[in-house]
Amino acid sequence: KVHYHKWEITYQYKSPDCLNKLAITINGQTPGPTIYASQGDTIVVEVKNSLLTENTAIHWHGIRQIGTPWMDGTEGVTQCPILPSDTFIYRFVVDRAGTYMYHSHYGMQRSAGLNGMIVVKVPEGFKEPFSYDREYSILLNDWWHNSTYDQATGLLMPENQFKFVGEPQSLLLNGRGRFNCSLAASGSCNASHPECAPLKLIVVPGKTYLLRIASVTSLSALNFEIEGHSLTVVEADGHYVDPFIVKNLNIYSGETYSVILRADQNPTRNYWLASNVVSRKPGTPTGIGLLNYYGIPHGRFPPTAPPSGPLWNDTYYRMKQSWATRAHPNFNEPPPAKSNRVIILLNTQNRIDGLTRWSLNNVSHDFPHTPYLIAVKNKLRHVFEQKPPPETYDIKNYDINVPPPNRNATRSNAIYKLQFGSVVDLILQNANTLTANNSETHPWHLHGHDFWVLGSGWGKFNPEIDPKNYNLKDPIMKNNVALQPYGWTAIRFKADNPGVWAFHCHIESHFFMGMGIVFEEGVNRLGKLPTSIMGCGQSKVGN
Ligand SMILES: O=C1O[C@H]([C@@H](O)CO)C(O)=C1O
Repeated sequence: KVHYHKWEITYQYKSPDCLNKLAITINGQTPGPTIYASQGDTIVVEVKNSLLTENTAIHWHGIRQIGTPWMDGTEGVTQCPILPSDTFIYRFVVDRAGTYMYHSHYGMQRSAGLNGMIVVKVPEGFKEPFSYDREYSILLNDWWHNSTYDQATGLLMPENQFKFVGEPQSLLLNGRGRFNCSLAASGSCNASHPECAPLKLIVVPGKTYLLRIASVTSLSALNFEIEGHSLTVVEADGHYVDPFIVKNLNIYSGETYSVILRADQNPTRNYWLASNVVSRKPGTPTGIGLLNYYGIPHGRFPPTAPPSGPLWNDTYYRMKQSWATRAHPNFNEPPPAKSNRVIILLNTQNRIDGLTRWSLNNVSHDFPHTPYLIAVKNKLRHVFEQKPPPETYDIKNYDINVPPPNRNATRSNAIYKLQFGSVVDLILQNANTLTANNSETHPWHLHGHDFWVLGSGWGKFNPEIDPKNYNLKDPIMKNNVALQPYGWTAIRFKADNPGVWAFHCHIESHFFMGMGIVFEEGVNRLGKLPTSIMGCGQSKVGN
């Protein structure tokens, strides 16, 4: 089955948290429309860029694009940007049931509102390993009142004027938040604007619900809780989980989970849905919504205060959830026992020519003006640096617990060439930022593949000892995984999807500041590239 969508991207005045500001919308909406399909279906999205003065590109996050790497929507990697007034047609197959998302992959546009969800149902006749009466989707986000131009400019200021995006003003549930209007300039905020009426999930006592939850945040790691109700985790990033029960769910930017909710509490009142910041010192009020028991007026707020979530800096609490997330026994596809290559990536914050940047093994990533896929396939490799980036860092001598002794890094647009079909381990090693006694959480997202999460731990990864404790039995497969402060995370994947693929921190500002790398694999196996992805840099006709 083919699902056709016609989208027009425009700026509109919106009030997602009651404060009126410009947002990037799809057909006038932010978040954009949810894409529904069944496994094996084809999605066609005709995207018309009506932004007037801004390019765009849309990434289908979690869809592996097997055989269609040019449809991944990653500007600078898989396509040229879609110019204002131009139309680009995305066409791809959703080959695995699950919960996914889409968002802009151009500049910092994701933060401006260009995002939404993708729900892929199991094919006819197939039964999921859990049951429910109906389902709801919940897209979690964070939201700022200044513009992404303002944010990007601040990030590009030299050292003493550097301005970080800072903590968001609001947390949104399905695009709905609640800023305290008494803090806003008069006339700009309307507490009873219909766009900021809290999300309400109506439940019937005794019934069971599947909640598909995705986080498209630009900065925040979140904790999602439904007051008084436990949640059973059953899916993560499109893979079935050996079910486990949580009081609340930690979810990092770029992750999706499905949980089972039973409407089994006192049905004579409503309950809070709560989204709280974790892993950074919160400066944002709890994002709220309502679990509305059928028959209770949906405007009736609970008599209690919304849950405030776990302690923001309780890293162990969050690690325990990661360790509990394992493949469902009936859907377990264990990884190859050995890998062909191990790439260790030290995550540091650095300075380059006075600018604040993030680096992997002391290299901060830049993108060439000609997308890599076109450069590699069409013999234009000269547009990027050919000396490969480093495979590791000085494990023996580098102290991850203090700011980088040599804070200067280099910039490069070099990429890693992977042997087609090989098995690759990536070890993410966290470290102290430029600020003493500070290390941050980074959610890492791989395009074009799912990876096995082999393990994670505290302190410095030891290549002799830690691999002995990898979970090779039932690791979950994901496309997004958290690297905790001062910790390490090990993942394994098969380089079996011809194309060029980004692997990056899913924090919008960190990616903007160079926190990513790029892989090429099997590009010679691809047929002719579609000309629709071309038209910039060296890929212009006539070049
Ligand atoms: O990239 C970042 O910069 C700031 C801080 O490290 C420097 O101001 C911060 O919290 C980030 O995540």
